[in-house]
Amino acid sequence: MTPTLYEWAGGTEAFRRLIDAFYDRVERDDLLSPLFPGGVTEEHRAHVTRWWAEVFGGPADYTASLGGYERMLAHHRDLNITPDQRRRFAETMSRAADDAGLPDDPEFRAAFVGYVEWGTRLALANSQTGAEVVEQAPVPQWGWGVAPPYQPS
Ligand code: HEM
Repeated sequence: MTPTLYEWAGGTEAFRRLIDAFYDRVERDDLLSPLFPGGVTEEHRAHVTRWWAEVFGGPADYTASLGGYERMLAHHRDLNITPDQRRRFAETMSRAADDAGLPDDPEFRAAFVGYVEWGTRLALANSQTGAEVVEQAPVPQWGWGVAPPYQPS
């Protein structure tokens, strides 16, 4: 059976390393730090870790205990994210994956940046004041897409 991206990455601990590495960079970043005045809290890091773990096939904790898609959406509304901030966010995620020692095989990283590209573009659109948004939806489930790990039959 093909493992989930969550299992391949190394489970919740690996996602926590990723999110810590990401927000450590965000706190030093000229374009992104203004979105988190006073720094990125432990609570925010813990919540976002649970979001990512769920999306990549881990426990559905963000849905079960944190308010699911609707809560995530509410946090992005009216942030008015700019295209430069979105691009920096996406680049910073890739760097954080290296910092955190996530698997760097082509299959995993293709799926990873696919989600980052998709999610950041949605976040930018949903963050614009007056945007028409999808109000309710499940937390997305991301998979390997067209390039799962090769398993000779
Ligand atoms: C793959 C893309 C993204 C994902 C998965 C994501 C995930 C999340 C989640 C789950 C939360 C809520 C945390 C909680 O429950 O407490 C959140 C909040 C937030 N996100 Fe994102 N986000 C993405 C893209 C972005 C982008 C592109 C930006 C800005 C450049 C951004 C800025 C923020 C900010 C500032 C908050 C906190 C807002 C507040 O405290 O009210 N996010 N994000």
